[in-house]
Amino acid sequence: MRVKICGITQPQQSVAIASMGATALGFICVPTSPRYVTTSQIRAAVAELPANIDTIGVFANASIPEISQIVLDSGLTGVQLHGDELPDFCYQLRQALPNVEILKAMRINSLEHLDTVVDYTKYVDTLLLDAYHPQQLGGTGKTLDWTMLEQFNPNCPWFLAGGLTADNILEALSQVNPSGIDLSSGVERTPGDKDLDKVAKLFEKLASR
Ligand SMILES: O=C(O)c1ccccc1N[C@@H]1O[C@H](COP(=O)(O)O)[C@@H](O)[C@H]1O
Repeated sequence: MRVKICGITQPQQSVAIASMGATALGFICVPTSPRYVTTSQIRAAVAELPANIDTIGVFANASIPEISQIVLDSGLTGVQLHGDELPDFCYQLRQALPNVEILKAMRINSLEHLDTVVDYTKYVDTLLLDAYHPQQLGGTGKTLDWTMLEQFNPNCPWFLAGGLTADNILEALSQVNPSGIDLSSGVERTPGDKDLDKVAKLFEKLASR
């Protein structure tokens, strides 16, 4: 299973978290986020990581030229769209960045909303399901109603996100069957400062399954 730790701001933490077993690291490219990092910060972190670690930039309602420039300048391997991007935007981004993984994050608040994810599966590599929050785009620590996802089986890989921690991950995975998991605020001390003890506890829990 893929394990993505998101909201990395410190290069030395990215190396440590990769060595603990993360398969992907996320860098927030949303300027209003307390976890925002610049292109040069991302490039410095990416340069220190082994080539097998996926490096994902998180964007919200950015333009295709903005996203493309940051990807090319930083060496990111993937783009996570965490705003209100429509399927056609994902299609256009795929044309601009054919060799980059495209993840579409959906902030789910109802079963009806969950049904709309099928509109994206043709245009993206991977879906990511996060909890809906009325004021914040992400990194909220809010969990999804996992019972809604018990039968969820889209025809592309998907990450479970939203409020996951070392303490609730086994309960979540007993109810749903994602291809990967994504954690941010649940493994940090303050926004952007990851707590390596919490990350280590997460991997202990995953190894105990
Ligand atoms: O983390 C942020 O600040 C952020 C800002 C804007 C869009 C997305 C953001 N984070 C993403 O939120 C989810 C879940 O986070 P959490 O585990 O509930 O704290 C995760 O995918 C982050 O990439």
